[in-house]
Amino acid sequence: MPLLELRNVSAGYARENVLRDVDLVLAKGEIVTLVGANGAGKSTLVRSVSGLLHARQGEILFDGKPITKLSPADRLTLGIAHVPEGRQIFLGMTVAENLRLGGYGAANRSKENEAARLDRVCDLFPILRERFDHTAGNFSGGQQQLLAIARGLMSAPRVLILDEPSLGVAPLLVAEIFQMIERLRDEGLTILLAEQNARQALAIADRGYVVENGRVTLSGRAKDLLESPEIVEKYLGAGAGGIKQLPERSKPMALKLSALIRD
Ligand SMILES: Nc1ncnc2c1ncn2[C@@H]1O[C@H](COP(=O)(O)OP(=O)(O)OP(=O)(O)O)[C@@H](O)[C@H]1O
Repeated sequence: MPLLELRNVSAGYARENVLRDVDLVLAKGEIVTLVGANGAGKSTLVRSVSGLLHARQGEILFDGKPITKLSPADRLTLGIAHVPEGRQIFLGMTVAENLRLGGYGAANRSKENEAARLDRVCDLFPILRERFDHTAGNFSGGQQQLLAIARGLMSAPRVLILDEPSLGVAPLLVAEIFQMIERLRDEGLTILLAEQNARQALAIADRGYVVENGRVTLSGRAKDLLESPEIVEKYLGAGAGGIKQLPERSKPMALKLSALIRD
């Protein structure tokens, strides 16, 4: 049984439907990426999963149970954490305050208390420990993105939704962020990744869905999508070889995230 399933979902804003008849499955422990152009509907899709936007048609199942009508808070309590596009961290607050706010809903699922979860995310992102009491507004775009991901992890999610984590982040740090996402998956976390940077997203994903004009037009194993002539032409540009451009892992991840992430 998939951990998350969308059946024939449509959603939109005001009178207009943006997302149309979308079917999608996300199995436990995989990275599924949504690729597509600016405005294709990727954010709309992930918002309908976390409940920031309610589906107007269709059904969304989490762990086999319908969540279509649940509030975002209830979905977060079930373990669906959304790291939104643009990060949306609280710039006037400290790192510590941002992280603590991310712990909403974790008490039901995590075996760890807040202090232990804080410790764990700071092990993952050492800069957050170094700047624990600094105001988040002084961070670079990339550092803010790390904080946003860490804040998402504080809720001990079962699914982590990442919307455009590369947006506004310097290229070197983008590579690190993608490596980190891959490592989180390797530690057992299930990830739904909406990303315009199709090459890097598909390089770390297990499967992908191509979203065009609010519809899923193609889906499959990320490896196959990377080699699909249509994807190469539309999303990867010339020279689609050398797919995996991420730096090699420099060291194994010392940290076990298993306590943060419930099976
Ligand atoms: N809050 C909103 N109100 C009205 N229309 C919106 C809103 N958010 C997005 N849209 C529209 O929905 C369509 C899909 O946008 P969406 O943000 O889902 O695309 P996307 O694939 O995530 O692209 P991007 O990477 O630019 O965010 C676009 O036409 C956009 O203008």
